[in-house]
Amino acid sequence: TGSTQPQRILKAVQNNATWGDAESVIATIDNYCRRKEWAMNVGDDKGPILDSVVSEVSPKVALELGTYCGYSTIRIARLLSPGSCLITLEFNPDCAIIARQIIAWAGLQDRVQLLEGPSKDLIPQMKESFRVKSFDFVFLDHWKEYYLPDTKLLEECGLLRKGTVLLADNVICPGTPKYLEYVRNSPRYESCYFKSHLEYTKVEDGLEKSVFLG
Ligand SMILES: CCCNc1ncnc2c1ncn2[C@@H]1O[C@H](/C=C/CNC(=O)c2cc(-c3ccc(F)cc3)cc(O)c2O)[C@H](C)[C@H]1O
Ligand SMILES: [Mg+2]
Repeated sequence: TGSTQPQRILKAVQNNATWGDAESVIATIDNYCRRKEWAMNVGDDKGPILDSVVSEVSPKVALELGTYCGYSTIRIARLLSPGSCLITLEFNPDCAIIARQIIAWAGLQDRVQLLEGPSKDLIPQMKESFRVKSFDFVFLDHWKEYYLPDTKLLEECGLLRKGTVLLADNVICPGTPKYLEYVRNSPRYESCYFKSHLEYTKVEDGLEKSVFLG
């Protein structure tokens, strides 16, 4: 039986990136996915936009929905100040096991808590089990039809505060029309679109930044 894409990405990292060097892990994954096989990482075109929003927010407590191989997990975690943490949710155990190793290779395991399970089960546990008061930043990059229900769940669980920044990947391609309609028309959000390209391609895609107004 052959290998999986996450396994091949991990191997590329182990063969080419420097242990403990997050930048080299990011560069290795981008080179591999641009030259060898496309993968659904936020990538090196949208990545700098993610970086700039994270740096601007400098979150103490951040959430990522959909870890996959941990590429965006590393992009976010490498920018966090000591004492801050990123909680990332992944329900596929095969992805989780690979992502943990890639996050460790980047030397960022101390700032990242990868929780295995579906967002709809884990989000309601955030306050009691994971002692989260509210999130300063949320990166949405999981199955696209779950962006809206999970955003509403975060609201209902009181996990968003005045000023919480939501950043959503793929709002054009594959597209998240219901989520976009909600954050762009709801009086509780101030939204703006950052035009870019689908990772490793010339196809249009972009990130939607939405500030929760409380
Ligand atoms: C209970 C479910 C919800 N709760 C969940 N709770 C926890 N973890 C969850 C949940 N839902 C999903 N996950 C995990 O997140 C990951 C899934 C990520 C999904 N990402 C895409 O589908 C995409 C597609 C394209 C694309 C563009 C153009 C193309 F032609 C092809 C593909 C580009 C992109 O940048 C993309 O991010 C991971 C595989 C999956 O196990
Ligand atoms: Mg994506």
